[in-house]
Amino acid sequence: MGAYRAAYERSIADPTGFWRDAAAEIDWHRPPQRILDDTRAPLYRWFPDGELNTCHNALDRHVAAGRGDQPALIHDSPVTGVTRTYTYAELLDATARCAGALRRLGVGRGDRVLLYLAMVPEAVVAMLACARIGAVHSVVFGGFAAHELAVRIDDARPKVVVATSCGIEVDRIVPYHPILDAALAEAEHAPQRCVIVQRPQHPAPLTPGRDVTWDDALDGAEPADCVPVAATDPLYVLYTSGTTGRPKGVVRDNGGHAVALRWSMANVFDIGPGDVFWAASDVGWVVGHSYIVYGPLLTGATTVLYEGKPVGTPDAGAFWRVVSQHRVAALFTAPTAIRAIRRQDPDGTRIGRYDLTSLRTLFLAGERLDPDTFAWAGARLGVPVVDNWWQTETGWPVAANPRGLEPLPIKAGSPSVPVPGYDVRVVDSRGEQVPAGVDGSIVLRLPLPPGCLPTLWGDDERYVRSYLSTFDGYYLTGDGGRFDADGYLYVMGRTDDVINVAGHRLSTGAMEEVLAGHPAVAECAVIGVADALKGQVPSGYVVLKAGVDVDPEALAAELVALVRQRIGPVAAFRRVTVVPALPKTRSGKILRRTMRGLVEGRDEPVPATIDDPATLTVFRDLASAD
Ligand SMILES: CCC(=O)SCCNC(=O)CCNC(=O)[C@H](O)C(C)(C)COP(=O)(O)OP(=O)(O)OC[C@H]1O[C@@H](n2cnc3c(N)ncnc32)[C@H](O)[C@@H]1OP(=O)(O)O
Repeated sequence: MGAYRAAYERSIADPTGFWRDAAAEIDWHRPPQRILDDTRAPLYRWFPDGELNTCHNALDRHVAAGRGDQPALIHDSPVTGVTRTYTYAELLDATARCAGALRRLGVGRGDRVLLYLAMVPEAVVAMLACARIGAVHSVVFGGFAAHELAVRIDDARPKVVVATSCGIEVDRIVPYHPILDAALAEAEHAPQRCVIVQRPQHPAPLTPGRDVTWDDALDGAEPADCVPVAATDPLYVLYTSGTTGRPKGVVRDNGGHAVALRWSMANVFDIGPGDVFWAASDVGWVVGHSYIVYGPLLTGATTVLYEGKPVGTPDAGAFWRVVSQHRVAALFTAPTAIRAIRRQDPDGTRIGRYDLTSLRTLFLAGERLDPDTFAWAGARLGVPVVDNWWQTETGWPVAANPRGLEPLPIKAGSPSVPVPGYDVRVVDSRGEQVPAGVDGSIVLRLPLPPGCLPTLWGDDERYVRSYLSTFDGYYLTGDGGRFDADGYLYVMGRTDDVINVAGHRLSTGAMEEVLAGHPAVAECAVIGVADALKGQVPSGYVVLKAGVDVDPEALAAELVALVRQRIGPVAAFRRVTVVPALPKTRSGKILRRTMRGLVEGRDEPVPATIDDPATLTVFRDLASAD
């Protein structure tokens, strides 16, 4: 039996033994005696009596082991022209001072700290500082607008907010401070203080009594030591889009998270101490949490924090320049990034300009990896291209090619096999497992392995309702797909109203809420349609209220601007069409899948339950007009 098969089978047959062994890689203040608490099933908790500190495992233990002079964090920022390396000792020093500063501002164990930051070292420092004192961080992606920030502030109820004065996009500065002001004006909850990282490109005017600069907050702060916390205590809350406009606060605990990420770095990503790992994502996404910050640092590796884009900073060779300059062993990014590079450099000529001999593997995730992009990257880079599939909720790969454990044959279109710990099944609508080759819902048998969400922030009931109630004993991923005869998983996309735009998970429901709020709109639907660059883009369809006389183009422009203002540029919402009616079933359900098929040019069958087949005509016409 191969190493993968042996590990996988053990992880399913003897999960407590498997994860007890994995937990030995982590420093515990109090080693767990119990491995799994199933007394409140379906709410499970890993390592219930263990105590540890995640920041200790990410920093202090490596310094104590003699790695203090090794680079821990490389901030590479082509948008500012700055590259700076922090050793483990330097990152520890900065983090301990930040932790002391937060404590001086009144932050203690269990308090939330909301982080609204660009890709700057202070983001990593603030996350680790929260972990150090047992506070719970909640990072909000900078591409979200004030309303989305306000919703998260009201749910997380942070004691302190840490924000950068601005973000820097390719062609513009995005002032974050006014977005924070607007969010706090909208939110019901008021944090006690806001710590502002002033960037020279656009310093913010501070609000007296509320704001303090990062430098002033840290000035003279007593460095704080690590506080032991329960393994089950929350490390962070990260909001992700659901099917409604209200985001879900995914909770990550300390113990299971540290154990799972450390295991995944070695066994999935084949990364060990001293290796350079680069996840070209954003700290606002789960990839950033797991594989910019925690995974590499828990491993004693060097992580790259890149403040730039795949193209435009300055060109389509940017990724290869970073790999070459920092001797990156593994690059993790989203297929969209590779498509963007390929569009500008179809022959990959810029790849040849750099020494990429350090690069062992390209990992891709965040959206479906189309076989074309897979083939292009593999041929141009000459390294294995490893798709992996997971979610904000799981925190680490559910299906992957376990490069560290045993590299398996790679099949285009598949993220390979279930990762040890995950009992992945494909079921039909009654919850019956379907044979290989048949599509169904992808579900995970409970308990989920360590590192996955134990619940939603402050809402066990919503956690159970959203994920655990469709099929008894299983977690519903919301993705559909199938296994092949070799046990390789093929993930075909969401089965609900969540869409994936350039690797960003977005709720069509949230966009519909914005459109429906316009006085001219009677009803609306937003669907995700295929896009050659971003994978999917949202497309809105609105029906006007009776008697409303507006120019459809002017209305469309207004609605596009509204979504950008309310949700943010990340929504990439650019298309709205006024239609006479939406196709619906007789019971009033909007036929989104049929709409999507028609708009994408497929010859969709007319659903038997449709109320008025004539409503489909306009969608067929839209496809032929494209
Ligand atoms: C496996 C588990 C997971 O799925 S975790 C999620 C994994 N997903 C990812 O890591 C995301 C991957 N995608 C990306 O990194 C980006 O889309 C890449 C490929 C780099 C392209 O970036 P970009 O050219 O900015 O396009 P985009 O579609 O992301 O952006 C749309 C608009 O939003 C803006 N934006 C983006 N980031 C910010 C930010 N931090 N602050 C402010 N604005 C931001 C962009 O400028 C863009 O604006 P505009 O519409 O062009 O004016």
